[in-house]
Amino acid sequence: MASLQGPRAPLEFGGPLGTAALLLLLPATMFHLLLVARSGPARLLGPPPYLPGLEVLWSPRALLLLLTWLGLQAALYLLPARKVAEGQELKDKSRLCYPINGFQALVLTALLVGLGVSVGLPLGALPEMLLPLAFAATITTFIFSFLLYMKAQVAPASALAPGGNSGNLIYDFFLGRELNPRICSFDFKYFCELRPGLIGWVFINLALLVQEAEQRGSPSLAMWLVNGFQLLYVGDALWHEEAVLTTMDITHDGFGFMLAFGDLAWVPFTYSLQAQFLLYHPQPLGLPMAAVICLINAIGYYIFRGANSQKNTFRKNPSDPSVSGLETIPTATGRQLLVSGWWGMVRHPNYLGDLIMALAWSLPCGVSHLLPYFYVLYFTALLVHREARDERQCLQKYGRAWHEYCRRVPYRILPYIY
Ligand SMILES: NC(=O)C1=CN([C@@H]2O[C@H](COP(=O)(O)OP(=O)(O)OC[C@H]3O[C@@H](n4cnc5c(N)ncnc54)[C@H](OP(=O)(O)O)[C@@H]3O)[C@@H](O)[C@H]2O)C=CC1
Ligand SMILES: CC(C)=CCC[C@@H](C)[C@H]1CC=C2C3=C(CC[C@@]21C)[C@@]1(C)CC[C@H](O)C(C)(C)[C@@H]1CC3
Repeated sequence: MASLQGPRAPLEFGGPLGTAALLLLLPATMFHLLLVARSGPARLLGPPPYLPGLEVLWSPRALLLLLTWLGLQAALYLLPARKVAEGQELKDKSRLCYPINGFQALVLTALLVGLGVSVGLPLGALPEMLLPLAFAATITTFIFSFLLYMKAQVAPASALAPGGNSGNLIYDFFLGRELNPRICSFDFKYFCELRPGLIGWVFINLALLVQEAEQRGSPSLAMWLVNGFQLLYVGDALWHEEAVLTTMDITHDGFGFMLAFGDLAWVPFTYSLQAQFLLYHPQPLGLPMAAVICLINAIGYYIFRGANSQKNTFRKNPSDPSVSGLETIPTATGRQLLVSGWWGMVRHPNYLGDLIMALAWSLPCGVSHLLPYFYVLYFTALLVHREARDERQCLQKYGRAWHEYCRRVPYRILPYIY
């Protein structure tokens, strides 16, 4: 099939071969982590304790639970929103509208789960269902991505993403062809990015905490910290939901297997790894160490939120008093680049804050195992790669002004180091 994207569009993620490998590697890694977390030695780099058969992985009950969860989140998405936000301008100069009711969905889900628990819903039984749930989520995302691929076949050219339309089936299936696949006003990518997986992650964490309390009388301090930090992260993402509309996932990437699997399977089942590890490998944690870890998380959050809010405010209204005094570089597009404040420190201060928080989420698990540090290692690789992708896109967008920005702010993520 002929290439549908420009002849100069570079292939990402190692092209068709790399994406074919990732199609297998990502689910395999997720199952490896789920199996190893509950095994005695919990060795990240060792073989899994056993290879589960279909009788362990397949459960109609798990599939039903997953579909109920997706249905519930979709229903909450469709409820009246406190605000409807406009997305970035599209190729055809139009803008899409998005409901801002993610935080409301989190609160309503908490109320519904609370109600369920009060009438006997066994939340503590969820950890035992993680393997079949992850399997159901994997199958669902393969089918979903296939449907998204088929839907793109009939989408107009203006609706296609800049990448993901190479003409190679595997590559395009992985990256995603359509930028904003929708049925009526229901936006699949926006819905998946922030709702079922992210909210599912905090409820899996909560179920692990409840199960720990059932097994040992009360949740450990380490489990409280991991739950608290990650709830703050998810609550923050939903509170600042509108900011996701300017991320590269929404503005640049198509919606295919990478994001569908990432949002619906990878996030809930691997981002809850620290809580999974703690349930099966309790770790002692004293108050002074807990206080140090809280401080690290607070510093990370301060940088992450400060940097993200500064850029979002500046992009929305450059004359807002909180950003109007900052130094900027003009670009040929009419947009400006911040060159002081957080964005004058490194070119991705928000990644730095996110990475510091990632470390704080793993530290409550002690230093006896590498496994709970998987998130820090994976996230560093993801952000370094993401930074390089963003850098390429910014160079294309801003040309000489971007070179000037790089000259004035030479470090990417970590001052004086990288
Ligand atoms: N937990 C997780 O798994 C993940 C979390 N994240 C987090 O998501 C958040 C969003 O990340 P991401 O979408 O990658 O990227 P950013 O929010 O960093 O956005 C990058 C864009 O910001 C704009 N920009 C860059 N430099 C400047 C500047 N100096 N002044 C003004 N605008 C600038 C450019 O777009 P433009 O000029 O067009 O506005 C650029 O394309 C981050 O906090 C990241 O840590 C990301 C991935 C995974
Ligand atoms: C390995 C793999 C399957 C890759 C897919 C990557 C996705 C898991 C991530 C890509 C960008 C993401 C973002 C968030 C979660 C992870 C994914 C989907 C995010 C929603 C987390 C919360 C943050 O506050 C955020 C809203 C800024 C963030 C946006 C990007």
